[in-house]
Amino acid sequence: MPSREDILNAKILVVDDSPDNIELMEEILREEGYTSVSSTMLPEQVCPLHRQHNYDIILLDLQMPGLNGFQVMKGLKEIEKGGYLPVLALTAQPSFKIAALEAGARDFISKPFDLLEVHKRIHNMLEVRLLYKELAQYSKTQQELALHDALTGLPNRRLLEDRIETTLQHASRNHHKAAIMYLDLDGFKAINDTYGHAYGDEVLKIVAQRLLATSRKEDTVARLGGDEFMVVLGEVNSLADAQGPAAKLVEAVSEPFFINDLTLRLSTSIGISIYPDDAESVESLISIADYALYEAKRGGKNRFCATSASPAQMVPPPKLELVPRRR
Ligand SMILES: Nc1nc2c(ncn2[C@@H]2O[C@H](COP(=O)(O)OP(=O)(O)OP(=O)(O)O)[C@@H](O)[C@H]2O)c(=O)[nH]1
Repeated sequence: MPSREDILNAKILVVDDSPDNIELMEEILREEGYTSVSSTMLPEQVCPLHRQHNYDIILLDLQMPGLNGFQVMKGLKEIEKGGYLPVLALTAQPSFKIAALEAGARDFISKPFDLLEVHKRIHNMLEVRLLYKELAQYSKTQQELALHDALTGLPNRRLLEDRIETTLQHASRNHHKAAIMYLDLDGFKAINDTYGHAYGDEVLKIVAQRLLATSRKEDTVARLGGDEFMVVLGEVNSLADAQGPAAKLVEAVSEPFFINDLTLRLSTSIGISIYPDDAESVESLISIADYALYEAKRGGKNRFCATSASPAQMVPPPKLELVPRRR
């Protein structure tokens, strides 16, 4: 539930064509302790202002010259795509009350104002509004979590498959190719076994950062789980275009790691598949890249391999070194 402080700090807009009414309402709200109250006498300003400030509640007079409150609500509906209009209608006309609710207002206050009614209705509406925002934020966070790996923050397999699908569609439309690079760290199990799982986790986080730093903004870098990652390149013209980036990834992982006073050296193997040369479906491209990865491991690790090319000899075979770091 939102706290009393959250409610008093909510953003409020008062809309009325009468300066006296605005002054009265602002005074009522300030005396109650509301800290963020603004107002306008220009109904045509309500939508632009709401777009800019995203008010928690709009106290809207229904009868105004020019645009009336009903027309303002129509405009607000286009901004509030979720369908929740944060409007509390102010009206002296009993017949307008139901019409206002039907037009999307959440509640109404009758004029002349009854102070207790004003306070209760504003408080109740803000409570619901803030709860609605909390829920929307929670649901967004949950969706993000469901699509990302908790340890590294990288997209997980589910999001990755979506991204590959989009990359392939884009490549097909633009007569380009795309490259799938399947990475598996070499000898990672020994790091866990020697230094523990938490240490291994730190290594995985740094690897993720290095892969991101080595890739272009438009590439997808994902973690499949364990010590397996994937990098997807769009707008590739041939396998040769993927070999440079693959070499950079191998090199980035082979840079020394400094964790907990230890200098650690590590390497990765990479299998590459190319769309549409090797396959056209996400699943087949992943399994061909997996096969190429197996070839890279078999060929001595610390290298990349594409099934259509012979394994590239990159740098000397991997050797896991654990050297105490000098202070
Ligand atoms: N620290 C940590 N380890 C994990 C996590 N998920 C899986 N692992 C471990 O990662 C290791 C993966 O090892 P493998 O890829 O099978 O073996 P490897 O030693 O890398 O061998 P090669 O791939 O043949 O070089 C296993 O020991 C898993 O237990 C994780 O989230 N954190």
